[in-house]
Amino acid sequence: MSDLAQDTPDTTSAPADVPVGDPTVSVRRLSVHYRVPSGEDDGSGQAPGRLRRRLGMTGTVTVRAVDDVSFVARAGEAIGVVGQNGSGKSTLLRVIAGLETATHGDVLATSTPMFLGVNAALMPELSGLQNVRLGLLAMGRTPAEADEIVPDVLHVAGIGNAVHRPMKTYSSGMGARLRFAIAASARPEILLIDEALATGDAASKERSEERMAQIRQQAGTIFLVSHAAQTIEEMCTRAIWLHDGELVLDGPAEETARAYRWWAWNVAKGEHEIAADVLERCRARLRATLVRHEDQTGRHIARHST
Ligand SMILES: Nc1ncnc2c1ncn2[C@@H]1O[C@H](COP(=O)(O)OP(=O)(O)OP(=O)(O)O)[C@@H](O)[C@H]1O
Repeated sequence: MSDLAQDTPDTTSAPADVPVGDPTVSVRRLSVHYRVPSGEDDGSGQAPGRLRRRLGMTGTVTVRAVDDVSFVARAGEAIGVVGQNGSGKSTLLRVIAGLETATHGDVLATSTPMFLGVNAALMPELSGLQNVRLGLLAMGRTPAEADEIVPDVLHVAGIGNAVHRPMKTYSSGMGARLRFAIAASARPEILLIDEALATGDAASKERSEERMAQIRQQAGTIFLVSHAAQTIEEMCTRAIWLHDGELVLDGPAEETARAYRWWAWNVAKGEHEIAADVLERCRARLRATLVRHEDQTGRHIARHST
């Protein structure tokens, strides 16, 4: 039991046990910084005040979306990514997916990660079923293969007769289920999921857990971003916590989720000193393991990519 969190009743079930294998993704000293308008005059005096405001010539600040983050992910792991709004979770996933460029550092992966975002492109006017077929073809399946896989995808999605309705009539949870089922059918080696599962009901969550276990059993690695600590506990074996772009904890999913939940509870209650202490203790724990991670990084991944 973690000493980082107050004990709470354990109502969750841990994901199926799958042996952890070789590294699949190595994130090394990764930073992503954005220059964004500060909303204030930068004072450079190049134009009179009124004109500067009308032209939107305001100052800029640097946002450290991801700040010097390092870790190694391995085959068989389902890694949750938690953190408050704006802490860098989506940015981290987008860089791993190759959709965003790092300011510093790098990401090495043994195969191209498949990214499943909340807004993954599906056609709102078409039915769920048509979108499934389209998605499978877009992922490189032949029409005959797609026909064969469709029933399985629909089973995992679990949205019943709604598959015949246009997707624009779906609830956000139903859309998320369908996107997850399509992406997971590819059995990718590295699957990145941004919030897609957080909205599922109990039955559909069960089916996605099954599918995630299958991917992990086939030496896959899954990353799952979620605000819900319980989703992370139930679906992940390991979890990392990002706070203002900084990696503050990397450990067993249950431990990270509980520490994060305890921190969030204290912030909500205005107990800022306790919250700051939780963060500090997490950082100390992470420092103790970081050297080992970095030692393992390059050697293993280099062996895979050459
Ligand atoms: N394209 C961008 N341009 C400028 N700033 C950005 C951009 N994308 C993200 N940011 C900033 O980077 C920080 C991290 O954003 P990110 O979306 O990664 O956080 P998050 O943890 O996924 O947030 P949420 O939980 O709200 O989805 C935020 O401060 C955000 O405003």
